[in-house]
Amino acid sequence: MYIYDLPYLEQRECCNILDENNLWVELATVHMKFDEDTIKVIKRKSQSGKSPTEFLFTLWGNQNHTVIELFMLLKQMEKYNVMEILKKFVMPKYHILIKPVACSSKEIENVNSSRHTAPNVNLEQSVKILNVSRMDMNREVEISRENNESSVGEILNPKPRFQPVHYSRQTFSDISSVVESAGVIPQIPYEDLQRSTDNWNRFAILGKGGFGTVFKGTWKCTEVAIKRMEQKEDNPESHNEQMKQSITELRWLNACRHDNILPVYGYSIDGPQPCLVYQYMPGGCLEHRLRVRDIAKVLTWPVRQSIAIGSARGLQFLHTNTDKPLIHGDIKSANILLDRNDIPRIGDFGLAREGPQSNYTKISKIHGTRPYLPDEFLRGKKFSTKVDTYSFGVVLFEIATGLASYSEKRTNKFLRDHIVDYEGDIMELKDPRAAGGDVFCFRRLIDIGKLCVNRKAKDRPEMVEVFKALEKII
Ligand SMILES: Nc1ncnc2c1ncn2[C@@H]1O[C@H](COP(=O)(O)OP(=O)(O)OP(=O)(O)O)[C@@H](O)[C@H]1O
Repeated sequence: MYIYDLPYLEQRECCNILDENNLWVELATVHMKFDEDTIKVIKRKSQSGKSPTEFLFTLWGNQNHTVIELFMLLKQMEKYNVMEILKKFVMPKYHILIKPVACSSKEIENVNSSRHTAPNVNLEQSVKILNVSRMDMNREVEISRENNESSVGEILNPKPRFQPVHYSRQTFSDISSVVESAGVIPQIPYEDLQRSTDNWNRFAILGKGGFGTVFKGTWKCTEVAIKRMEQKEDNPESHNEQMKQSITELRWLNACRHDNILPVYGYSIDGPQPCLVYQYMPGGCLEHRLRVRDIAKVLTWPVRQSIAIGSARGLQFLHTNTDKPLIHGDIKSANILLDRNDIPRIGDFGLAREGPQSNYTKISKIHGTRPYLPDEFLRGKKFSTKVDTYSFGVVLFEIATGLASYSEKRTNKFLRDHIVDYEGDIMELKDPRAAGGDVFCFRRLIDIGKLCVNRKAKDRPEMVEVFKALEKII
């Protein structure tokens, strides 16, 4: 559960405690590592009577941090009363951390000594969780040829998040392929982007992905979203992969212009970090929109339907626009962005590649996001338009139910299995918060989704058929 998903009442209670005696300052500086300038801004904001902790939570939450991470930080601060409030949002195995007084040193010893045998909580585990981002939980599968089978399990395990390190200018200046791939897309001076984001101001952060941070900026009197790539660790392989994907993204975004595809405005390679500049999407990503807390912002059924149709339109365009279909390879709700009218735009083309007209092509490396990937791709490395169809089916399930594509809390952790194997009345899974629709829309989204996630690729429809079926709902 993300920080921004915390229910209002519980968040309020935590804020009240942490506001007192400025406890939030220790949390922000020592544990969340915010700098002095940020603390000053928070203090200034709170002068108008607002809770500084609430503001801190918003900032930190925007970086996709989770409740369990906060829980661990509070443990370090020994703020057990706040942990009590958050207890119901973290897995029971972590509850033991709240009771240091009742828990004797012997008990703690026992917990730690049982780490090899019991899947219970231990402090080492807890620390690891602190370093895990949502993206690592839920994305970036990379399985090498050698360890294909065993890695399928591995990819569910979170990878640590690393501190960003700056690139050297040299690394990028000699990547002529960037310029080549960009085609007519203009190169933008890094300094312009720095200015447009008020020197990469924390408050301009829109979100974080596997490869970097996305900032909101104003460039040439136009609102833009700037993805600033941050190198993970001193890891040349990850760096190369990052560059490869950026070049791929530029190449395809340059080639594909469509109402349902995210427009790219430019790129920058003359600064310490390369950047991609996109049209700003005020509606944010579909994944977040499906989980908003503010009931006024919950997507209605007609809007959900039009998002499903628009995304299918964009995807079938990619598959049919040229002789060889362009397969996106990473379709998921996080990669569908919404404009101010909630029109969906498919983004993140870093894993896109051309595929065969029919049948499949064998690839050497698997990338993508596990809950959205079919078996023939994960195990057999078979890449085809039907991989996108499968991923899109999972997105339809998310739209219909508002549930996450992957959740530890469900018996069937993957949403695909949760829906397909559901034994009760499927209507129980209808997102109860969505208004303005009838049962028919929910059922059709589920039925079409089920066709898309068929185990056998050949039994899945092409995206153009999916689009037509969705249009018929209206
Ligand atoms: N054009 C945009 N307009 C508005 N917000 C955006 C835009 N592009 C990205 N964002 C925000 O930034 C967040 C991070 O985007 P990014 O593409 O880096 O990561 P992701 O797709 O969520 O994850 P990953 O790239 O690791 O798969 C998104 O979730 C979204 O909230």
